[in-house]
Amino acid sequence: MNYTDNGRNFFTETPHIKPKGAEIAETILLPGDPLRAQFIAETYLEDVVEFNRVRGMLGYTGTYNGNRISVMGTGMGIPSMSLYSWELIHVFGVKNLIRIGSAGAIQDKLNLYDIVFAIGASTDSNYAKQYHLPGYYSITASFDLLEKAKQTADRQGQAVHIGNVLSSDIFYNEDSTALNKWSEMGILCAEMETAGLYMNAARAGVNALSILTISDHIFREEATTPEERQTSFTQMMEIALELA
Ligand SMILES: O=P(O)(O)O[C@H]1O[C@H](CO)[C@@H](O)[C@H]1O
Ligand SMILES: O=c1cc[nH]c(=O)[nH]1
Repeated sequence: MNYTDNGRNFFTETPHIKPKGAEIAETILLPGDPLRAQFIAETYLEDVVEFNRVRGMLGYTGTYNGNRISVMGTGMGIPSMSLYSWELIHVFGVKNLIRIGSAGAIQDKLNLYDIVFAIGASTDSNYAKQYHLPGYYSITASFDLLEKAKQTADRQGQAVHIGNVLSSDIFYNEDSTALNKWSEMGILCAEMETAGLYMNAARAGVNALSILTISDHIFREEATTPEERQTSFTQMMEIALELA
């Protein structure tokens, strides 16, 4: 590909991001749902510009507490997250990538709306195969972002769980025992993107963290609505916005 690495030229376009000169900040929040990105831009940011609407994957840049920050949808699953995060890092020079997602709890101690910081991401994905590593790679968050997020949550009086999550390629799994097995290994919750984001960030030497809100409890069959997932996970958003 013919991109200038980390050029921060916002007139460059990729197959999926076309900023047309609009800035993309070095810190970006990444919800799966582009309408959650729009909600954050409209609710929290000042001086907002839209930098992407290719495929409806809405992206915005604005100011929060005086700091420049962007927010953009990633779509669902590691293929979608990994192509957007790769372009943001390698083409547009983004340095801090913070996923703000929903996740299904697989531990009894978790309840709807609880917040999870993913210190690590286990996965059933083959994404790591491209690196031809002579062993197993441990997929982890950036400690700097994790520490800053924990300090922010403490300051806001917001309790959080910090632990290992599952980034799965499968939402509707034929194997009904799979999540029980991950639960027995102490995995807190299941979602579909964090492992891809963390590997892309590690390979490029930039920072990534996933902050998740429990949208449903997989074993207790409790769930929030699609509208709640779009607009009501504000505690998670308010922690993430402080990381700019
Ligand atoms: O709410 P988002 O960020 O999309 O995250 C979760 O929701 C989607 C599945 O409903 C998957 O993308 C999963 O990771
Ligand atoms: O991937 C996901 C996300 C939310 N809830 C789930 O059960 N799975």
